[in-house]
Amino acid sequence: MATQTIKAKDSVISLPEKCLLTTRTVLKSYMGDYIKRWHPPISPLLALCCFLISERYGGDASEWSSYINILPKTYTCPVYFSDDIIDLLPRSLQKKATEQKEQFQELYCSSLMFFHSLQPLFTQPTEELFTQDALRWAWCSVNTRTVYMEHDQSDYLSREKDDVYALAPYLDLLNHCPNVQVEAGFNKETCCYEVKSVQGCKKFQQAFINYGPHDNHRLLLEYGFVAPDNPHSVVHVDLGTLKWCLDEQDKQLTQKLLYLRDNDFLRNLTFGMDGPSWRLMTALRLLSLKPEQYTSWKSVLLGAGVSRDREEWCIHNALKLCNNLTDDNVKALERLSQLKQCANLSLLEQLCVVESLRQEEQRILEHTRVVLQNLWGQ
Ligand SMILES: C[S@@+](CC[C@H](N)C(=O)[O-])C[C@H]1O[C@@H](n2cnc3c(N)ncnc32)[C@H](O)[C@@H]1O
Repeated sequence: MATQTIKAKDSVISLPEKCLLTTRTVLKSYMGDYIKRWHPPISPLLALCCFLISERYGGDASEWSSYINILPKTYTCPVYFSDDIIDLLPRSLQKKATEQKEQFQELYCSSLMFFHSLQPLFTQPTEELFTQDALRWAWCSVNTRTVYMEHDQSDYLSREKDDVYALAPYLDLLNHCPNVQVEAGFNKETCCYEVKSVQGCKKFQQAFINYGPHDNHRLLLEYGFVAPDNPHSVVHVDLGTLKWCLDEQDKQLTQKLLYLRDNDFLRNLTFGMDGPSWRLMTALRLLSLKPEQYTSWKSVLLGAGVSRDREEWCIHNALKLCNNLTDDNVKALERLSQLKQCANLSLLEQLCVVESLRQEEQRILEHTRVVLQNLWGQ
């Protein structure tokens, strides 16, 4: 909460470099030599995770205890979801959520030997400390809370991914609002990580920052929440969904799908608040073409119009897709409401996040349907 009015362009927070927890902090710590000795080098992400797990184990003796103590004990990112909950996500998100779980699993399995190498630092066996649960917690702490900060890349850490993470206590208490604009980054002159508000913030209002122009799928995947009225949000139509409206009798169907795929038109097909995206309508236009219109395939993908009856076919099928997605949402929302009745607190939190996502998608689909019905009436 802003305890005083923050004017436009004013600073929201300025955090001195020594408060930032980066891989430099880890490499300078008691864990540094173990990381430096390990081959192949571990990733910057894993270095931060191991440090967090170790510092949490250190309890009040840890220099970072006041920070660790206020970190959430659990998260609502899909890596925490059971398969039953993943099934309740929109189809296009299920794949990414499963990938996230697999990626995490891979990291855990491939890190076991390194965890073991840290044994001299602890009295308790490392298997009891660096558990899958502990790594999941640390992984989500880093993923949901780090700010982007470029710094020198260490030779002791792998370079598969850039080392751009910084855990920023205090600063990481600020929530995201898609409509807020901020200027954020490390200021080399003041040696502080600074966030400046573009629009300002009134006294006693919650001071938000902006994590980036993310849609709700990305917010759920990376941060475990959904922003209501998110202007970046859309409803995705994946290939499985698109197939609901395809004409199996169309002898050119396989060829059309291949053509769409080769031209990168089977990805990023969406419905938004203002109706179907141009990409979705273009894909539908191609799918609508009759056998004798073979010569128009290229021009349709470049934006050429189709005959009135083909355009009507497209609008009709876009409506069909919209209705099918709506039915899918209704079913998922019913199931979520049943599950919520007998859920414990942590499951309830997960169910509520999925429910918010489904409700947001429902809102988008309702707008899309009105747009499509108006087009149909023209
Ligand atoms: C950098 S932390 C922000 C501080 C966090 N709210 C806390 O109290 O620790 C990021 C996390 O905050 C939550 N969060 C941020 N913005 C949110 C929002 N607009 N609505 C709901 N949760 C939000 C999400 O759980 C996200 O993973």
